[in-house]
Amino acid sequence: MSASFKLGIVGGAGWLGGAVASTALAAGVVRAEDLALSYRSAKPDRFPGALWTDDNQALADRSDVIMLSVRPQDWPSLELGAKGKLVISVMAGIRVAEIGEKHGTRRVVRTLPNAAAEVGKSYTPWIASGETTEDDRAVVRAIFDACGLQDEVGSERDIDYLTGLTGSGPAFPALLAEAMMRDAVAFGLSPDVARRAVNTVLSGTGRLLERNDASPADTVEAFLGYRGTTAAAIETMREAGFDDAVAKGLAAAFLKSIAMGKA
Ligand SMILES: NC(=O)C1=CN([C@@H]2O[C@H](COP(=O)(O)OP(=O)(O)OC[C@H]3O[C@@H](n4cnc5c(N)ncnc54)[C@H](O)[C@@H]3O)[C@@H](O)[C@H]2O)C=CC1
Ligand SMILES: O=C(O)[C@@H]1CCC=N1
Repeated sequence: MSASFKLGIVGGAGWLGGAVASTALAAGVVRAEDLALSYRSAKPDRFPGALWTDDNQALADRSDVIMLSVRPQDWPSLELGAKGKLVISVMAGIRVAEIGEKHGTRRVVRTLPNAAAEVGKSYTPWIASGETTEDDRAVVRAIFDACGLQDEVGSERDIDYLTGLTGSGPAFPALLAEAMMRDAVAFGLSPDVARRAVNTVLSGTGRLLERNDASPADTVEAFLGYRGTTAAAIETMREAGFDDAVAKGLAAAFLKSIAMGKA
């Protein structure tokens, strides 16, 4: 990878673009003076030293690497020529070939980070077009290693699947936490105590899994082995269709990612 490159983030005022910018700056992957971000309406007051612009073509012209971080439905109306440049998309659904064709480049990388990029804990699968160079791949690895873990995967079908599994992933433990919290409040706990309790369970579990690199099945099995409260809860949740609900949800996300690419 070249020691420094100029990065332009289209939609940098948004959630994911801002998270990637913040993490890449903190890790020293990009310098503030080499970073440009675009916004659509109000100019954000973030990232001192970086350039904010509402002119996407000006952003592209000054950048070596252009990251597309607008919502998929806003992408068709995005006018931006990136002839011969590296374009990195974080958009759900949109295919490598379509991105290259629209922006006039054959160096395209389709990535799918998640919201935990904000705290350097994203999982980011990615796939590159045929004319993407080794230097380009090094840029992608540097940005998304700073954001967490990254893997180059074998097909866009894998990206479509992972869009649900890991791109949407942080929403699923949050969904579980919301259901747990609702139950706790219905039981009579104060919302403050319930929130602290449930959030601590989630962050503690994440730390444990990370430290032990544990297989989730082993963890569940270890709890089941007590034949106590956890087994009573898990077996009841499973009888109520827990595993089936998860599988159906992931299938819906996979189909939605494919459909978004065809829209
Ligand atoms: N938020 C998440 O957890 C994840 C999001 N993604 C993808 O990241 C992309 C961005 O998502 P978010 O950051 O969550 O959405 P967001 O709505 O927070 O950010 C998008 C930003 O793009 C701006 N924008 C739209 N059109 C523009 C234009 N022509 N020029 C300049 N700015 C423009 C919007 O004003 C907004 O600030 C989406 O394509 C989404 O599929 C992928 C994985 C996870
Ligand atoms: O829900 C979405 O469409 C985006 C992509 C993955 C996470 N958020």
